[in-house]
Parts: sequence; structure tokens; C-alpha cells
Amino acid sequence: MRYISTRGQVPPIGFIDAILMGLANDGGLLVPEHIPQVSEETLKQWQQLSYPELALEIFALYVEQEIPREDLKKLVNDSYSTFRHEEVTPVRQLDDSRYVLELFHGPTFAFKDVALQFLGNLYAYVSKRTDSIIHILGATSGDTGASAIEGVRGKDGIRICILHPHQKVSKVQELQMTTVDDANVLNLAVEGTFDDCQRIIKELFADVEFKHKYHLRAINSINIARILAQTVYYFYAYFRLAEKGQAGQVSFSVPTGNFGDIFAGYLAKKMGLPIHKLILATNENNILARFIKEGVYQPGDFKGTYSPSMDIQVASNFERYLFYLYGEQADTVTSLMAQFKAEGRIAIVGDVLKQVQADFAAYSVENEECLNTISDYYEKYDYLLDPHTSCGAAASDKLAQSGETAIVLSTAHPAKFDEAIRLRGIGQTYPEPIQALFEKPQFQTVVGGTNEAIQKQLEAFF
Ligand SMILES: N[C@@H](CCOP(=O)(O)O)C(=O)O
Repeated sequence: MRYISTRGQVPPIGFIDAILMGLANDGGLLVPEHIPQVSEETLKQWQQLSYPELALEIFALYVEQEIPREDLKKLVNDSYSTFRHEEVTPVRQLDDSRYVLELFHGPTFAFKDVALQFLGNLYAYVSKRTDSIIHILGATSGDTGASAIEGVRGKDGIRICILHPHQKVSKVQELQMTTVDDANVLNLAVEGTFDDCQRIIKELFADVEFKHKYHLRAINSINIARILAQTVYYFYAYFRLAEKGQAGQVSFSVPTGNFGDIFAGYLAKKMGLPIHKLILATNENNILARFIKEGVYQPGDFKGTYSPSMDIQVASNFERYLFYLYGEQADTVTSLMAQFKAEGRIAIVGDVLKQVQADFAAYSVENEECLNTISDYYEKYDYLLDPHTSCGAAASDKLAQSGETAIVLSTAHPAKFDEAIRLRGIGQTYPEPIQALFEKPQFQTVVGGTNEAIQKQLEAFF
């Protein structure tokens, strides 16, 4: 398996090079040269597998011979042994047709752990095997940063710098990142929004000379390893429903800001997983929902919401979707992205828009509706949703037809977002690792949101 760029200017490269390259050197995103097809027969066999066994089979399709199977198996087992639930990503049934796929049983209580604990171990493995220097640079709206730090803290040969928007993440998210005192971790609290953080790191990665000089590696979902790892839980959840004989028409509702999680579902469907509908849920930062409904991709005004991890305007994985939407035509993607840079918008109509609407349904959830859904599910099912999952649940309630089986991806544990949940008078006890954070000192540097300010910090740290 080789990897190519959505903008077509990078010669095909192997899996390890793709991981190390992160953002493609031509400014595009890396995708597999072809999408492996999984037959019905294979799906039947995979249904019997445990989560790590399934992950191994799926990764093997994308890694092929580059990492010996025994090594890959160890990487997978090590990555999921830190999860608190034996199933890794269990599926909870709420009623006859509603399910929640709990993705928050990893070390930092968010779905990011599923891919990032693996990527952390993979980086350590690659660093040792290829003698590569791993200097990770990432941007976070709260969850990715904590999980990436946890995945590599204290690891030899690896350093990590994470940018988060100052005072725009939840208290627990901030503590998870900034109470880590390992010398290989640097937290920069950027004066600006997540979009500023993401734009800065993308521009630094696009400066190929700077990227090579400082050996910059990506942990955001611009890194294709993230997407591949996230496809696994779609398969896993589908199989749990198939066991119950309920896999006839399964839709997934996915809260998303950066389009990574739902793109993983799109890839799983393209591999052959019979997903009925992919429902995209946004908060009031609803550029993606507007695109799907109206065909216009154009950032709006930033809004601080109860689901801060999705307070994102420009979704970095959107370009991967455009690549497939336009029949893998790198030239078309290149000119659309150039148009977006120049004019700040992309507009599509006709059959292309129809295709988008066949691929996804979308719903954007207002702040009040997010809280109402938390209260409703708590009363009706005695189940506490975090505000991101609540957006997914609200979208599913709106868009899944009655009787249709819908799985909501639960992206985080409610304890990470107690500020919002308390507004509805619902009390919760923090899990012990989260409670313990409140006693620890914090380490972070507040910086201005300019490339120069960040570059200066990186030059001193790396
Ligand atoms: N919601 C994310 C934003 C970064 O997304 P990623 O898919 O690039 O990791 C976060 O919590 O940081």
C-alpha cells in the first residue's frame, strides 16, 4: 500500500513515510492509493474478533509488509491495554433502536485515545527502527492535545508541543494537558481560536524547509494514521449490532468539527461496511452542516459553545472528502483549495451537491438544544451525555427515521465538560484520574497567535 497526496504533487510513498510526512509536502493531505475492499465473507469472519484483533486486521491492510505482523500486533495490544473497558469501545443500548458507541474509555476520557495511543506507540517504534527524530507539533480544541501528550509523555527520542486556544477549552481539558510535568512536553496557550492554532501549524508544516529542519511530525488528523485507526470502531460497533440481528439499516451519528471522525466512517463505508447513513452533527459553528445542506463551504463567525472541542470553522479533513467527491482528481482539489484560499468559500451545485447529500445527512445543534438533549436523555434513559455526544444524539433524533437503528458516537466522558452539565442541575462524581488533576500545578506558556511567536517557541524547545 502506498500513499498519495490529494494535490497530486508527492510521489507515492509507503506507510511509515506517510506517517512521518503528516501534511503532504505539496500542502495536500495523504490518502491511500487505493481503498482496500472487504468482502461479506471477511466481514463475517471479523465479527468474531476482539477489538485489538480487529484493529490488527484493518491496520494490516494499510501497512502491508512494512511493519512485521508480530510488531504490529504488539503495537496494537500495547495501545489498547491502557483502556479501562475490556471491549475498548463498548456499545450501549438505550432503547429498541438507539445505541451509543462509547469511545471514552481510554486514558484521557475522549475518543481521540483510540487513535492517539496507537500513534504514540507507533512514533516510538518508528523512531527506534529508523533512527528518526520525532518532534510533534499539534493543535487542539481540547481533546486531541491531552490524548497526544498522554501517548508520548516521557518517551525517549520524542518531544511534543501542543497549541490550544487560551481559555477556550474546558477546565478538565486544560488541566489534562497542562499538569503534565515531563520535560518532553510543551503547552502553548495561544491567544486566539482553535482555527488560529490549526492555521499556524498547517502553515509551519507547509514550510518544508522549516518542517525538515525541526523534524516536525503531526498528530492531528491530517496524519492518515489517525483516520485509519478511527475506522476500526465503526466496524466494531456494526458487528455488535449484527450479533443482535439488528444490522439491517445501521446509521451512525457523528459529532464533528474537524471532519476527521466522520471521514473515518466514510472510509469504512467505502471499504465495504454496510452503513446506511452518516449523520453529521455540528454545534453552532456549523460550516460543515451548511455545506451539506446548501453546498456552500464558507466559515461563519466563531461561536463559543458548550461543546468547545467542536468550536471549529475550517475542517482540516474536508479536503480528503473533496478528493473522493471529485473522483480522485487531484487537479480539481488543488484548484478548489486555491479558490478557498483566495475567496474564502467553495460553492457546489447540481449532481455534485446531490452526491454530498447522498453521502451525508447533517444537522447543527443550537446551544439550548444541546443542553435540552442532555436533560432529556438523563431523564428518559438515566444516561449522561457529554455536550458533544449530545449534539450527536440531537442530530440522530432529528434525522434517523423511526425504527431505523442509529448509533451515536459518544466522543467524550461527561466529566470533561461539567461546566455545561451543571447548568442543568445534574451533578456527577469525577472519575479518580480527573479528580486528581485539580491538585496538580500547571505548566503552560501564553503566546500571541502569530506564526513568528510560535516559531520562536519551537526553535527554543526543539
Ligand atoms: N476537536 C479536536 C480538534 C483537532 O482535531 P484533529 O482531528 O485534528 O485531532 C480536538 O479536540 O483537539
